[in-house]
Amino acid sequence: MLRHGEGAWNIENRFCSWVDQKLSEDGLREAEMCGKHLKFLGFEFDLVYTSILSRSIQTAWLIMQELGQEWVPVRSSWRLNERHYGALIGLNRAELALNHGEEQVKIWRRSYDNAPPPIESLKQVLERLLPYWNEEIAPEIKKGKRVLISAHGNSTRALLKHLEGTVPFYFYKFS
Ligand SMILES: O=C(O)[C@@H](COP(=O)(O)O)OP(=O)(O)O
Repeated sequence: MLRHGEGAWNIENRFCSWVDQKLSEDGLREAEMCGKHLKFLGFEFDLVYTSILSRSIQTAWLIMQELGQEWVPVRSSWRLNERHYGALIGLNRAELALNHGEEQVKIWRRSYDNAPPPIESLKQVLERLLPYWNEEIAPEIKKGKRVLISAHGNSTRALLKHLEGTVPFYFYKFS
């Protein structure tokens, strides 16, 4: 499971969320480097899952190209999309912190079930992601399929919370 490479709005420190941004030059390189690294480690996949956002799909393609496994089926679902940041989409995080304080912005970005309406909380991300995990991805893993999930900071964070069974201590601390 991985997060996509850097997108254009990541460089500008703006909330990207469901806006379809392509990978930046650095993002393309990051995805290629990730593919090279996985190849070096001997990874092989049977199935690839992505969100329906370009940055996650492009990342998966570049990785599979580096691995020389372009034939592997890619399945895309909106349920793996980034958290919907609602009214915050497009805003600059540093400017938001000047108006609302660093701590408040951090709480909005990293708490599990706390988000100003109408923004999706991490808990809600997990609720809309879980049906896809339970009905589509987990059964394939149980059948022995080797699965790559190329998604987003918060959709992978939500899934990690589900797999760990609790909100890990590093959730709030790290980006
Ligand atoms: O929507 C975005 O800008 C970031 C997450 O934002 P933060 O929760 O890190 O503020 O998503 P990603 O770049 O992983 O797709």
